[in-house]
Amino acid sequence: MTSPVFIAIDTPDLSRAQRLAAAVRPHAGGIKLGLEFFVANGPGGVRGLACEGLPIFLDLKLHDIPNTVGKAVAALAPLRPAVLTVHAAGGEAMLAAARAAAPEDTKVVAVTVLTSLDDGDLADIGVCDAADVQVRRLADLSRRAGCDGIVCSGAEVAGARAAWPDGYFVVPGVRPAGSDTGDQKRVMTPAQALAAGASMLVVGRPVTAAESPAEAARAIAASL
Ligand SMILES: O=C(O)c1cc(=O)[nH]c(=O)n1[C@@H]1O[C@H](COP(=O)(O)O)[C@@H](O)[C@H]1O
Repeated sequence: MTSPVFIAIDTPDLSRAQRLAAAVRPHAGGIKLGLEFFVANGPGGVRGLACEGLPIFLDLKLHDIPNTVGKAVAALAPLRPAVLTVHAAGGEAMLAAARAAAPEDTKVVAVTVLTSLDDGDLADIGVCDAADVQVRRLADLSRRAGCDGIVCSGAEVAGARAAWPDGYFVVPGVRPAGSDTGDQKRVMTPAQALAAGASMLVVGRPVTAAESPAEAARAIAASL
């Protein structure tokens, strides 16, 4: 079975990214490249990692007016990422524009409530519902817009999947028991998140900051 674990290769350094990808390759289903990597290395950097042979999740969390997001997705299409992120808060028309511009075999998934936010942080930005209610609201919106799935924490995935059984659920904020949570506030262990219904687990620092990233990735795969 293909591993559901994607390793977030969050570094601006292309050589380090290539070394990390090669180290985790036997134990991962794919790699995730996000803003830190993309701002430093651009599409050429993504192509440089594609040669590792792992599926690529391009996590750029696009969030702008529909025309701009649609054109940005069209510009990214030649990279043919397996998965691409947009922000659900951009609204239904923006989400639909992203889906329409993406290659058919690229999953477009919408970030609902960042795993670094708790209910107090949501209140600060004017969202007075709890995270699970907001995730459900944005999951419904993303589904209506034609997205393939959402990004949410492990705490919301069971509820979201119950309402969207064939959705694709990406779960970051994943921490092996006892590891440092850092800036993540809604966390679960890999096994818990998978049991709750995640399609993909995203793990970054617990692997990339480990003394042996290969061993850390192997241990996570073995825990599932
Ligand atoms: O879209 C994401 O991947 C994402 C959404 C979210 O709500 N929370 C979140 O942490 N992420 C990403 O998942 C990765 C988590 O990294 P670690 O906290 O180091 O495991 C980072 O690359 C984040 O950008």
